[in-house]
Amino acid sequence: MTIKVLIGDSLAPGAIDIFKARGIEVDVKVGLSQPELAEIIGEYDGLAVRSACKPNADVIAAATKLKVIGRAGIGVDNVDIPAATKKGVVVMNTPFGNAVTTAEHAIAMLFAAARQIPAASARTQNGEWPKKDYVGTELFSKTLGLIGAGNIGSLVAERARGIKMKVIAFDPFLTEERAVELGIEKVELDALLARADAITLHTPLTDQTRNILSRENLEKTKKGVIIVNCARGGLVDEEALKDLLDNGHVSAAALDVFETEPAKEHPLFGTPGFIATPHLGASTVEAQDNVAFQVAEQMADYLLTGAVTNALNMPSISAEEAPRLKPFAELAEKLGEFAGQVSTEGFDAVEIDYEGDVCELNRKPLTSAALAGILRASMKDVNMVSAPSILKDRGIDLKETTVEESATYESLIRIKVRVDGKWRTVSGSIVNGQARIVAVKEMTLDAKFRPFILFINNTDKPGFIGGLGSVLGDAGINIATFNLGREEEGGDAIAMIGIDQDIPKETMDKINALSQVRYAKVLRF
Ligand SMILES: NC(=O)c1ccc[n+]([C@@H]2O[C@H](COP(=O)([O-])OP(=O)(O)OC[C@H]3O[C@@H](n4cnc5c(N)ncnc54)[C@H](O)[C@@H]3O)[C@@H](O)[C@H]2O)c1
Ligand SMILES: O=C(O)CC[C@@H](O)C(=O)O
Repeated sequence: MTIKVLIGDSLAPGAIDIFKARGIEVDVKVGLSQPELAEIIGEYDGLAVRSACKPNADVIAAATKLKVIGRAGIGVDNVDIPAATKKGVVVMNTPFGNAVTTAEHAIAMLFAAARQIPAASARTQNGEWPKKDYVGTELFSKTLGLIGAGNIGSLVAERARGIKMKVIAFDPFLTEERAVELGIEKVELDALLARADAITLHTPLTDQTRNILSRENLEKTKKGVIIVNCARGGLVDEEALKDLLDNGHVSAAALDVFETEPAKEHPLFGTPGFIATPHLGASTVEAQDNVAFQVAEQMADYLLTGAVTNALNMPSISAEEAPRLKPFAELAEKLGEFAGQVSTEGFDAVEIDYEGDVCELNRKPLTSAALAGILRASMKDVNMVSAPSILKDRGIDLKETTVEESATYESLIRIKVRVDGKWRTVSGSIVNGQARIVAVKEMTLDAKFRPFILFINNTDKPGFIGGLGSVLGDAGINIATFNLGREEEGGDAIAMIGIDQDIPKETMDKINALSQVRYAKVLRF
């Protein structure tokens, strides 16, 4: 049977050779609109993209044969992953192939901004020789503030230290040990805003990072600050940036990414001190070769052998291990997502306990799945392959234990995450073929995973269920499942309420105001 792949963006040509060498037919169609893509996607088993081709829910719904979408790059904002997951389509990325190139672009933008190279070049070539207009800023001994010190942020830190800048970083998931290893100082966001002479951004776009450089935060920066964003549009308030460039508070800004792309017109264009590139962060020959070759190999492996590498929506499991491992990998990942969502302040240690029959299985993919789940709350694009090395790079301790017998369940997985010296613990099992949460802290219960779970830690006092029911009822939120656990009468207690929709902020405020509630959060699975 013929296997066919569509390359929907400009990928390095070597990718075509890799597919063909492995007996896979390839079509290249760049620049298709979503309806055009939806019309032809039914012919293909695989779709390779960069960032311009956007397989949305309509495209994926029309993709009757599609088994894999491969992203030659890091960010997968252009792919509707929930729709792909629902349809059983694996989404893969190449987490490291363009990191060096993007870090180099950020450094280039920093120099370009500090010395206004693009404007000086344009005017010089215009015959003006405007020597007096371009007195720049030396970067030597200045303070660079990184927002996000993961893969690319760390590479920028190394390079900035090479030019003798002092580097400080705000990243809730950066450990002190990793900061020492990188020779940088971990700080809170307000301290970074107050101290940095230049700020570069290196986070994904998530609910926590959207508008992280808001007007209010930009106004807290040092006068004369330089802002560089080569990560994602939406991290910086572009209108506020324009105002602060106009009034001279921000001396220069360089954006590679924009809230709306392609950005063909923009209020910032033409503003003195402003530099723009058209999402060029990953655009070098080396990076494009790396990501194109890697994505082609990964997609071909999956289509021909079923091996899964760098998947964002599926555990990496070999074809032979799949049937037994898969339900436990899914359980571990979901428990990790639970633990990650209740630990978004940052953590410095993870412990995973395996009890019972699960001990006999290959636990590596299970641990990787759990770590991907834990990290996903703060790193949208983490997957089973990158999660363990990310954890290691950050110096977060990982411990696994096994106990051959489980007291109550055939198999049990317990995940513990240490936040500020205290452990947050969740345990799960497979009951009647289904992943279940069976304990939180030491309190037992039996709750299914659902797309939305309202998780509450409360004191076991009368009136809680009535009060909560009224708040949810008044807000028209339907309760699908209700599970309770407690330490002892009148003591620490938990409630897991499966709900049919997300809860708006005003309703969450009312829930948090109930006298018995200590902590309440909607968890998404
Ligand atoms: N311009 C380009 O062409 C280009 C190329 C490659 C990557 N990127 C983008 O660069 C970004 C960084 O990529 P990466 O590979 O370094 O990702 P990464 O996942 O390795 O690092 C992201 C870092 O952000 C941190 N973070 C998460 N939430 C945070 C928060 N609220 N505040 C501060 N830090 C937070 C994480 O802990 C992590 O350390 C991504 O958005 C990626 O899509 C852009
Ligand atoms: O493909 C590109 O050019 C951009 C890639 C970049 O945004 C990424 O997230 O990897």
